[in-house]
Amino acid sequence: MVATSGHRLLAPKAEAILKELLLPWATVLTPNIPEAEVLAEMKIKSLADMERAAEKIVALGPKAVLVKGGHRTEDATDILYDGKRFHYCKGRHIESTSTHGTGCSLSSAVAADLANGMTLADAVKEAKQYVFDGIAHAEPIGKGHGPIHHFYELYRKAGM
Ligand SMILES: Nc1ncnc2c1ncn2[C@@H]1O[C@H](COP(=O)(O)OP(=O)(O)O)[C@@H](O)[C@H]1O
Ligand SMILES: Cc1ncc(COP(=O)(O)O)c(N)n1
Repeated sequence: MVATSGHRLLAPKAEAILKELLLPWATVLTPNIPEAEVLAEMKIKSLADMERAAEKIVALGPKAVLVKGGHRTEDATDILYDGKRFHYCKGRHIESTSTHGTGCSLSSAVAADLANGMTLADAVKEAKQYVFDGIAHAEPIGKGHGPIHHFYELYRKAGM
């Protein structure tokens, strides 16, 4: 809905349809902070605000929500809420321009891990580490924000 850059990726009408029709079917939703602000209709400045937004988003129908902290500067803590408890997925914030596609990579990794039979909490933990390694080992290519290193683990195993 809202890219890391702040760009709105969906028309307002489509946002309303997504919220009403698609969202109740989701196993897990992975909004970044600006997206969580739109969905929960509130400002998010702190971890406590991320928790409140998570509660409001789960009330819209999905089974769980991961409010991502990539926009935080003090750390990169994501908060997973399954309607019962909060799991803090703590992480260090890396100062980097190689953060394009972090959210898409994270949600794809979570989906793949769930398909492989992992629990949601384990899938999120593994996916977060995958994205962290991808940012930490990325080459700064192109102008502006570049991609993460999606294949870091394969390169490492191959001794590259
Ligand atoms: N600079 C960073 N350092 C460490 N982790 C980051 C950084 N930027 C994003 N992440 C992590 O990447 C994942 C995607 O988050 P985010 O960037 O908030 O999503 P989006 O790409 O949808 O804006 C989250 O797990 C977040 O914590
Ligand atoms: C067309 C399109 N789709 C998705 C993103 C999200 O990118 P990011 O993960 O950096 O927020 C984007 N910037 N543009």
